[in-house]
Amino acid sequence: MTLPSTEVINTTVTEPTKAKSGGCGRKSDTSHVVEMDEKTKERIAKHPCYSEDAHHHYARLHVAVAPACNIQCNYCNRKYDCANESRPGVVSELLTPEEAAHKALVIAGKIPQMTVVGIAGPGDPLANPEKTFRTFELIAEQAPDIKLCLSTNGLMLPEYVDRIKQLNIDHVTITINMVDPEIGVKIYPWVHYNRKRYRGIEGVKILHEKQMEGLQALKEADILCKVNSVMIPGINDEHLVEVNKVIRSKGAFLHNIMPLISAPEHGTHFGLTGQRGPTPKELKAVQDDCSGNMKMMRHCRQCRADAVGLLGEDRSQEFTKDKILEITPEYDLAKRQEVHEGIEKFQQEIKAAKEKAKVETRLIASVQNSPKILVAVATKGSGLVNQHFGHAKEFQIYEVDGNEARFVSHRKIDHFCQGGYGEEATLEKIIEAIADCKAVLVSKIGECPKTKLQEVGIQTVESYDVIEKVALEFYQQWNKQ
Ligand SMILES: C[S@@+](CC[C@H](N)C(=O)[O-])C[C@H]1O[C@@H](n2cnc3c(N)ncnc32)[C@H](O)[C@@H]1O
Ligand code: SF4
Ligand code: SF4
Repeated sequence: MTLPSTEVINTTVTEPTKAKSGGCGRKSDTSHVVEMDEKTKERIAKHPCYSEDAHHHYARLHVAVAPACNIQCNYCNRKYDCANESRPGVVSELLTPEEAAHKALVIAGKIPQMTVVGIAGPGDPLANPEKTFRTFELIAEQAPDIKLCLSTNGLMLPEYVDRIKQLNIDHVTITINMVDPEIGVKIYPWVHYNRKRYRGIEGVKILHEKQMEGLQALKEADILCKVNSVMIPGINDEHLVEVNKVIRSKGAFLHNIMPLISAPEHGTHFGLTGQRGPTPKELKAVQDDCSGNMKMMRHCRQCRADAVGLLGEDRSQEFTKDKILEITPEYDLAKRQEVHEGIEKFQQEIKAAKEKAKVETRLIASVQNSPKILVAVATKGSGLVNQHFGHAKEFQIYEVDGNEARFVSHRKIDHFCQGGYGEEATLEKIIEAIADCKAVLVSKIGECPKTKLQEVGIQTVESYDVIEKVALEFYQQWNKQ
C-alpha cells in the first residue's frame, strides 16, 4: 500500500479574520502525548476506540445479545428504534450467542480490518451474563485474533471480573456519570440489585460503590478500562472534573466524555422534560479541563448496539440477521494478518508524512504563541482527506497551530447532496456546524457551496493527502495572510 500522491492543492483565499487566540479551550490539551509503555501501545494499536490513530483504519462490530438492564438511566430508552439513526441503545434485531458468533465470523471475513467485537447492549452485558459470556467464548474459540470488549454500567462488575479475565476480555468500559450520589439521583431513578429494586439515593449509593469496586478490580486484573461519562448540562457538567480525578486515581486508562443525546421522540425522561445536551464548545471545554496527563477519547461516535464498520460509518443495514444467516463464514486468519500488515505499513507512511509536515511548518511558521485554529475535514478513513464535500455525513475537526494538527472532535451533519432538493437548508446547517472553522478540507467541492463558504469566511482546500499534512500546509498559508 503506498501513499496516494497529492492532487493540486487548490486553496480559495478569502478575506479571513485572523483570531488572536484559538478561543477553543481553556487550557491546552496534552492528553495525546501521555507516555505509554510498548506493551500497552501494542494492546491498543488495533482497537479503534482505545486508539485515536487506529480509528482511521480499523473497524468494530457490536453484537446485540444483551437486551435486559438492571438500572434505569434518565437518558435511555431501548424501545425506540430507527434504522437510520446511530445512537447508543438502538438496535434493529437481537441475536442469540450462536447467531452473534456467526455474524462475527462472517464480518471478520468480509471486513478484515474489523478487529474488535464488543457487547454494548442494547441493555447491559452483565445483566445478561450467560448470553454475553457464551458469545465471547464462541468467538474466542473460532476467531482468536479478534479482541473482545464490553461496556457496562458497572453494577455487576465486581462479580464478573474473574470471568472477564479468564475469557481474555482485555477492554472494559464502565459508564460513570457521578462520584457523588446526590448528583446521581438526578440521573438514575432506580437500581435493581440482588433481586430487589432500590429507588432514589439508596440505589445510587449501591451503583456508585459497585462502580468503584469494579474499577479497582479491573486495575488489579490488568484489564484496560475506559470510562464513559455522559455530559448532562446543569446536572453533572461541573462535576465531571471530579469524576475524572477519581477514575484517574483508580487507574482508568481512558476517559470518554460524551454528549447527552435527548430528543422528545426518543421517549426518555430527559427527552420528555426538555433536558438539553451540551454544545460542541461546552463539551470540548470540559474535555480540555479533564485532559492533563490522562488520555481523553474524543472520537467516540456513540454507536448503535449493532454497529458495524469504521467508527463514523454504520453498515448495520448491510448485515441484517436474514442476510448474515445465509452467508457461510470465510474467516481466514492468514488473510486477515496480511491486511493488518498492509495497514501497519500504511500507518508508518502516514506517520512519516505527518512528521515531515510538522518540521516544515515549524520552519516556516513562528511556533511560539502561534494562534490555534480549527479546520473541518471530510474523510472516508485511512487518515486521509479523501471525501467529496457533498458526500460527507460528518466532519472531523482538527485543531491546528504552528506545531501540529490534532484531532479534537467530529460533527455530524446532513448530507449536502440531496439531488437538488433541500440543498439550501442543508448547506446552511453545515455552515452553522462548522462556523468556528477557518477552512474545510475536502477531496472535491462544487462551485456553489465553495462560494457560500467563502462568503462566511470559511476557506476550502481541495486535496487528496494525509490530513495533518494538508491541515499544516493550510496553516502556513493562513498564518501568512
Ligand atoms: C447503551 S449503553 C450500553 C452499555 C451499558 N448498559 C452502559 O450503560 O454502559 C452504551 C453507552 O451509551 C450511553 N448512552 C445511552 N443513552 C445515551 C444518551 N441518550 N446520550 C448519551 N449517551 C447515552 C451509555 O451511558 C453508555 O455509556
Ligand atoms: S445502563 Fe445502559 S442500557 Fe441500562 S438504562 Fe443505562 S444506558 Fe440504558
Ligand atoms: S460507542 Fe464510542 S466507544 Fe463504543 S464502539 Fe462506538 S466509538 Fe467506540
